[in-house]
Amino acid sequence: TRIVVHKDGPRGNHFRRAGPRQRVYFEPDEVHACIVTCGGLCPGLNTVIREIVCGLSDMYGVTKILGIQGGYRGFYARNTIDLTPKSVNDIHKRGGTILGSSRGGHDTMKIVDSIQYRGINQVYVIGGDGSQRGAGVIFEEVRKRGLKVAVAGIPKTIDNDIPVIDKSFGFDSAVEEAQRAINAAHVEAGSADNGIGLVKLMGRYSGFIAHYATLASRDVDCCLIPESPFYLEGEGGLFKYIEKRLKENGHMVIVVAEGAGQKLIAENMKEMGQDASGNALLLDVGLWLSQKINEHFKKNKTTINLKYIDPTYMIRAIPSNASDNVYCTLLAHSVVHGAMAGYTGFTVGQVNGRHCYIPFYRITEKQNKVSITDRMWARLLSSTNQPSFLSKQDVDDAKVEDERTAKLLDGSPSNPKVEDKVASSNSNGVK
Ligand SMILES: Nc1ncnc2c1ncn2[C@@H]1O[C@H](COP(=O)(O)OP(=O)(O)O)[C@@H](O)[C@H]1O
Ligand SMILES: O=P(O)(O)OC[C@H]1O[C@](O)(COP(=O)(O)O)[C@@H](O)[C@@H]1O
Repeated sequence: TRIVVHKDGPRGNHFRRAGPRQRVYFEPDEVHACIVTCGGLCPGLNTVIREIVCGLSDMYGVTKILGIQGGYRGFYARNTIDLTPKSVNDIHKRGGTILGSSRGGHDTMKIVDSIQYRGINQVYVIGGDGSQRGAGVIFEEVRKRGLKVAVAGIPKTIDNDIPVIDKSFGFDSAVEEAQRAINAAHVEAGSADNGIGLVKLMGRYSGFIAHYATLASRDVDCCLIPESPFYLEGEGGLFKYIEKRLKENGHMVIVVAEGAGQKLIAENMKEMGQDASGNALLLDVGLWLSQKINEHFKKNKTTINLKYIDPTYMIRAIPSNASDNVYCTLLAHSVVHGAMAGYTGFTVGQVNGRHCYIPFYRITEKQNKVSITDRMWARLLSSTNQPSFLSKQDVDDAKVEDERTAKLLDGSPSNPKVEDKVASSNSNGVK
């Protein structure tokens, strides 16, 4: 593969096989870095900002570090702030991002104009797949203009939907915080006759948070995720399963990822459109499911007590936990070492336990999804005892998709030539 591995430290850096080939070397005193956070929030953003600033400053003596406010549009529409180890000292204890974030507003020309105008020569982008695509476009424009500017990414996704890397920072914190909502749902459901606790968790296209929060909790009777279609009526459907659990246990807990059942809901309601970045706006599966379950039991003249909990933004807004703080620190130091070693056009990430530099396009060509033919999902099914809701056709389709994904991630890159072209464009100190 074209993934590259490095050892910590500027001198110890070594790259195996073909890595990002463009080199942009800097002396520490000529570095003028900037940091931007884009897309949705995620626990750990402030820790990454803090550790990039401290890494640049403490390890390399860099003094000029700017914070770009309010996401990509901040490059051309907002003022910048100076970041120093002192000013970021305590920020990892807070959720969100001290820089602010936004969706949309990626105007490549204006952004690169601003980079040029401000004399910035290292750009650190903390963001999800959309942001990494945006960073890739900035990298291309910088290259076209022959600027001596390094562009590097740190992948952020609470949904854990970025492929190639082992997991994203903030994911563990989100799963941990989700336990509080699940516990509350369990207590409420257990204290009522025919109590049903329904918890909605984040996960637009990938249900990892719901999956791992369910496995961790053991109080969940049913977990619904976008990757596994489900149905309500008839044998093997959700209603029959709820009836069975209430009969056996008197109460139950359901966890639903926000992207689950979207096709099913869309059959009943009109679609919602897109956000400023072009991401599909979702129909609220939690409210819809609550209504459907209530209607079903009313029709059957059975009294139930359904409590719906939506902790999604509360989870996303927490600071990262201890293990995510360590992970954020490693990622931040890794990206700083990469840029200071002269690399550009890459994202950092842990792959099979090793810290790697990954070309932008490698992590944006596919989304990481829960594999419903994998052992982890089987473990969940056996821990909840829920029906799989899957037909043989669904399983076959999922297997084909898994194979396609494996081939895509292990095979040759679909955009292999960008860096080869880059490698031969030596101008303005770009080697
Ligand atoms: N294909 C793209 N090209 C350039 N910029 C993009 C692209 N996709 C998204 N972006 C920009 O990246 C930023 C974050 O994207 P978004 O999808 O909202 O969040 P995330 O990075 O978390 O996936 C936005 O400012 C958006 O305009
Ligand atoms: O309401 P917002 O800010 O648009 O964010 C909602 C979305 O953000 C997420 O938390 C993460 O999405 P991104 O990776 O695109 O930032 C999704 O789970 C969720 O659907």
